[in-house]
Amino acid sequence: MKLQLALDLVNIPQAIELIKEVEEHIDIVELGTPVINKEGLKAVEEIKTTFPNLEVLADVKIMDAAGHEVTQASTAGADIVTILGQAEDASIKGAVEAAKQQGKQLLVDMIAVKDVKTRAAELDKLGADYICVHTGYDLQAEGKDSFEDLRAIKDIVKNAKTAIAGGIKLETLPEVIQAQPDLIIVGGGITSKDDKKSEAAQIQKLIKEGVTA
Ligand SMILES: O=C(CO)[C@H](O)[C@H](O)COP(=O)(O)O
Repeated sequence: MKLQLALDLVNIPQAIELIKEVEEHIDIVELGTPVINKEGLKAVEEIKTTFPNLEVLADVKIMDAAGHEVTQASTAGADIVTILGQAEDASIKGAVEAAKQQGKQLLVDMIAVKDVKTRAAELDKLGADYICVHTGYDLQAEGKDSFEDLRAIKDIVKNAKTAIAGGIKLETLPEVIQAQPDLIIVGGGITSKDDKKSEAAQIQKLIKEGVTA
């Protein structure tokens, strides 16, 4: 089970400072959609150059021109690239093929997918590397989470790894660990804390020890 730090509300120098603080406690660093929208793929390039030993995920949330977009993000240094589960199957296929050609991985984000079970089964067959249930900020504000969706896709997905994102924090981590995703994505649960290093260390410890609810 890996830990991914999501960075959404920072610029490149702030991202570098933040990663330095928590580097030893995370496996993957995500350049979030707001960062890439603001800074472009040079954010991915600079972070990969500065932290060559960390896996870097570019949260580009692709919807179309998927092969091209995956290639662009991969060329910038991304190890994992995201596409939306709502994209056309043709786009998913194009993204899977491009990721394979580049030797990179594709994470499919299930944000806003209504029938999570059916789509997860399809995406699994289409060759996604990760299928990620995700409650975005706008639904987090309504008190929603993706814990039920994670349990649902765990029964269905046979080939892909499973991931979960959206409002996860130290207090809710045991329930997440209990469902055994391959990847846990935490943004604000670390970045909003005064002592980010200590929070990341505690989260990493619970994951390593497999502490469940
Ligand atoms: O992709 C995202 C928003 O669309 C975030 O990166 C993801 O939700 C993780 O951040 P947080 O833990 O703060 O919710």
